[in-house]
Amino acid sequence: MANVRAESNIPRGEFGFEHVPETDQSFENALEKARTGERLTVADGVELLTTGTNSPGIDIGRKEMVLEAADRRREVVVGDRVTFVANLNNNVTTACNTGCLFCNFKNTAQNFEVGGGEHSGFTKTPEQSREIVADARERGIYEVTSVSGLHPGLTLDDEHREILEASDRGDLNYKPPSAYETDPRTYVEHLRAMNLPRIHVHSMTPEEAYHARRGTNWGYEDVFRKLQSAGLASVPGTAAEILVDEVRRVICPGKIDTNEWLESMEAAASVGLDMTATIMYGHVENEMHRVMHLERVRDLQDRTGTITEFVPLSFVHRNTPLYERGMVDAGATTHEDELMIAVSRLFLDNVDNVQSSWVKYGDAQGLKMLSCGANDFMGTILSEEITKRAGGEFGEFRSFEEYVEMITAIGRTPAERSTDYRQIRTIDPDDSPFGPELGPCADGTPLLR
Ligand SMILES: C[S@@+](CC[C@H](N)C(=O)[O-])C[C@H]1O[C@@H](n2cnc3c(N)ncnc32)[C@H](O)[C@@H]1O
Ligand SMILES: Nc1c(NC[C@H](O)[C@H](O)[C@H](O)CO)[nH]c(=O)[nH]c1=O
Ligand SMILES: N[C@@H](Cc1ccc(O)cc1)C(=O)O
Ligand code: SF4
Repeated sequence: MANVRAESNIPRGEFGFEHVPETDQSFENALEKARTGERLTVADGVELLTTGTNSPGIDIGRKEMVLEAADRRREVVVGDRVTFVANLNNNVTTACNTGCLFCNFKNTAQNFEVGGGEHSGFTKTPEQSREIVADARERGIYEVTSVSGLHPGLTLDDEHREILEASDRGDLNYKPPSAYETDPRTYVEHLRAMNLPRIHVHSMTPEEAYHARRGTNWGYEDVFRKLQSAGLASVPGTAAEILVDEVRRVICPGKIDTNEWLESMEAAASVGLDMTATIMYGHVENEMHRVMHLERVRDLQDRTGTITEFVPLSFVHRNTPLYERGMVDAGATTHEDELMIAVSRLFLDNVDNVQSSWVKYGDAQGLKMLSCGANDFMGTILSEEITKRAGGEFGEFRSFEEYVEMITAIGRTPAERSTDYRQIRTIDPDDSPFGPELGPCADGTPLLR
């Protein structure tokens, strides 16, 4: 298969980036280091991700060698089990004015105002969220993942609202809740509402944490402590996108910068919260940016040790401003996706779990990723808005039955996990029903759609 080459979808030379995939390393040396488990440099990572920078495109034979090295490493680090979690996504609001060019989850916040325009979005009350979580809990779910738009009326708590009310600064992305058709309430109220007994609330991305302290002199630690006492248990490491500012300036100029994202995550870690980390790739960035991002995540994990899993999120381009404005033609190719999973496994020698997102890759490719370095296959989620609105078509629910069947079909061992991976229950494929069993109401009864 050597010398068969495939094009990548990476735009070259269009955005005038300072960082480009050029190195003094050779592919062979980098591969050798990857195989022996020596810590990789950024140059090594770039060689592996590009299958050698000395010629364009992806060399298919070399790609297979990288995938194999990653698959072996996965086996050494976490063994043969493929984990998944019984969870639910509950997004609170889609109102957001941040304007990220890769996002079609958001709806213009002005349209949510009393007498505002048409919109297809939503703002849920804490009471509605509580009911949604309570129903899912009855069915056996024990984790709720909640990420939302940065609604201008949303504040940390009443004290935060009073500070923003009293401020005459016009740059705080704030409007009084009374201006809106549905009062967005406060982060604390939403967390309290979702925090039912023994439910793990996974919420408050670094971008949301920034929103929850805007216009105050509170540190991130103070904010995360307050959120924690309202029920927050761990933080989703989204809003990371690509942690290189020259890329952020193109795709999300309204978002916090790399340092702010890292500061927020470190603060969450310092108050004792676990977190995930992500990369959203396959748009305008190149391989150098992808590996610089991995290095920033690895450094953060060296400092904190609190990252439970790494989730590569492949950009879904269809309904996004980046695509509609002609800034990108497509997302990552399948070869790029596989290499992203593999190099994440090889580069992040201090993060145990790499997730394959079936929402992004679909079932067949999602399963393939489990032999490219990934070991976790996400969760049941029950509902999905972010990928669906961007044009993704891989569904919103995976039952334990489907999980067990799919994972067994590739010769691996299915296992239910808690959000923090501290509990992992191996499932015997000959002993149905398969659960869930780890949650407060998880008595083994199947989760039906
Ligand atoms: C939609 S935001 C919601 C939370 C919050 N507004 C924030 O930005 O942190 C969550 C994440 O979804 C991911 N996302 C959004 N649009 C996407 C797309 N078209 N393809 C892949 N991932 C996407 C991004 O990584 C983003 O940080
Ligand atoms: N990869 C995606 C996730 N991952 C989140 C996990 O399923 C889970 O919440 C986390 O592992 C903590 O236990 N969630 C999505 O909504 N969409 C994805 O693409
Ligand atoms: N919900 C996010 C992904 C995500 C959320 C939480 C995580 O811990 C990891 C990933 C999306 O659909 O893109
Ligand atoms: S990614 Fe988050 S912050 Fe950016 S526009 Fe979408 S919802 Fe808003």
